[in-house]
Amino acid sequence: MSSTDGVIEVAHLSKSFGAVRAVDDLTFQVQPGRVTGFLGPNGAGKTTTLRMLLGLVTPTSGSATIGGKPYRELDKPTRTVGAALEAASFHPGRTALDHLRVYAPQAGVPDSRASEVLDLVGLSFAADRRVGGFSLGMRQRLGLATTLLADPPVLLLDEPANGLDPEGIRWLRVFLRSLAAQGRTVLVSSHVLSEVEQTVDDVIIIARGRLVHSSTLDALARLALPRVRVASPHADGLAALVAQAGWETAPAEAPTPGRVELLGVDAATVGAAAFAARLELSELTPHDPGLESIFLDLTSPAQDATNGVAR
Ligand SMILES: Nc1ncnc2c1ncn2[C@@H]1O[C@H](COP(=O)(O)OP(=O)(O)OP(=O)(O)O)[C@@H](O)[C@H]1O
Repeated sequence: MSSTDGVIEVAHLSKSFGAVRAVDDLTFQVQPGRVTGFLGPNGAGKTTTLRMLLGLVTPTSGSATIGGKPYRELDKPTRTVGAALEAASFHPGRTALDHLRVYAPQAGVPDSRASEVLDLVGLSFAADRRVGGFSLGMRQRLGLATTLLADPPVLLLDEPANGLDPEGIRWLRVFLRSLAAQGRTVLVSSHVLSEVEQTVDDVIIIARGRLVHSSTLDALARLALPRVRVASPHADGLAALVAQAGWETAPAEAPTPGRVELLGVDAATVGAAAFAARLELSELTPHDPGLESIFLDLTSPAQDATNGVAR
């Protein structure tokens, strides 16, 4: 195995459709053995990026490779990459097993693999039912089974949690984690962070075709730590109190003397310390932004000028 096996690499990737810049100078890497969330609001450019990775759309510029090669140059593409893009279309008259048997030759696997993958996704009970009568959740599972036919080390899944009920989402979480634990590269797109936050190790967040954040989920969660806004008419006294207590301050876009945002400390502790130091406070506001609000902030148009990328 080479060190690039299973690594997805997108470098300065752009795609314009006429005047629409769907993907704009996007650069990121996705590592094997991890589940990576590819996140962004509707229209951010996720599907277009996945389609470029699969050689279905030609980039305007830049590159998208899997294991160091563009999809079209892979020796055995279907054995390397399994992809489920958007809501897969199924022939409604076919049974689940027949559907998989139709795809088995393309994947280069024997018919017998069809029932194996149905079993993997917990759909054996519906093997002989027509797909036309399947619920959205069952269709999602069948789509996943199709991507697993050739047992590929790399999986690209576009919104696999879409339309699943909480039980289905819990099942998907466990399933994707087990695929990553086997050493596979699992890239999962979603427009809702909360849908995948208990599933992913890493996050790549895009908005309007651009990268706005790339890090581990833990690093993203640190941005969402509970915080306390503190203000005092005595700026020097406040600065001294913060320094003495060793509290961490959140970086401010426009630092203002006499006003700080403290991380990892609660309002009562700050109030007590100010009282002991005889420091007058004009504001003491606890604030718990939560991950979803950090995600919304990162992807809001106002953030274009200020976003950084952390790893
Ligand atoms: N074939 C196409 N022709 C013209 N415009 C396109 C085409 N495909 C995508 N776009 C545009 O590119 C932008 C990005 O779309 P894309 O489907 O990649 O976003 P997305 O992040 O996957 O969104 P969603 O979550 O809604 O699926 C959108 O403005 C979309 O309208």
